[in-house]
Amino acid sequence: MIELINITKTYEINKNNVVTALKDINLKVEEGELIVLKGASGSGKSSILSLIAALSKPTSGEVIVDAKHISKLPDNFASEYRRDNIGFIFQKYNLITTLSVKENILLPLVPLNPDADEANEKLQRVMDMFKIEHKEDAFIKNLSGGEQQRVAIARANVNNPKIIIADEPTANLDEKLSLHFIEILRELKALGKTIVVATHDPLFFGLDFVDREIEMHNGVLV
Ligand SMILES: Nc1ncnc2c1ncn2[C@@H]1O[C@H](COP(=O)(O)OP(=O)(O)OP(=O)(O)O)[C@@H](O)[C@H]1O
Repeated sequence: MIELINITKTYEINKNNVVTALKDINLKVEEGELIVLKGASGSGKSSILSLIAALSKPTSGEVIVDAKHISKLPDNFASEYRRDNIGFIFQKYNLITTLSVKENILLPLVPLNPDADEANEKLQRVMDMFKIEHKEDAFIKNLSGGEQQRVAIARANVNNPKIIIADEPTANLDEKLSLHFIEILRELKALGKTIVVATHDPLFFGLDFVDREIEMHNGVLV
């Protein structure tokens, strides 16, 4: 379902300084597969996630998702593709602390302009799934770390995306919350989501429900 073919990604800082973040990467992720991308800081993990999410384009090579050439999409189609297909989980959750739980979860739906009943149905589904409905009107700043985590995961799933992308999801979490996140990941996998996690957290290594661990080093898969 996700295919990266001969991907090279360079960042030109200036004419004399070009960073090669990814070198001739080939990677196939099947539908329903859970992949852990591991490797030191700067090895290229986030660059791969950005390409899958159509947040950036490769310098050369192809990104194909469900037979669509993502790397060739014009920007407006790229954001549509993201909205319809991708759920993001970020390391600091990126929740808006002055909004309520409900408002944060609904944010990805705003550009779709759904009718109120449809939005409410989607909201209830994920609040129930990730057990946060008892806090729907609470402000983020008044939630515990675990509750904030559940809001972030509910928000990533409100569009019912097929693909979940998580970039260092446990980087700021204590061990208890990290283990809780891993249990949620197990649930998402059981729901049939295709999941790519970039992490250097050893808690993710050797998990029975992870299909593949792929190591990156200096922009190549090793
Ligand atoms: N926008 C950018 N401009 C210039 N260089 C960049 C940019 N984004 C990434 N890089 C460089 O590309 C390389 C790969 O970075 P990337 O963020 O993909 O690595 P990473 O493995 O995700 O690192 P981390 O674990 O620290 O997030 C690094 O050398 C980084 O400095």
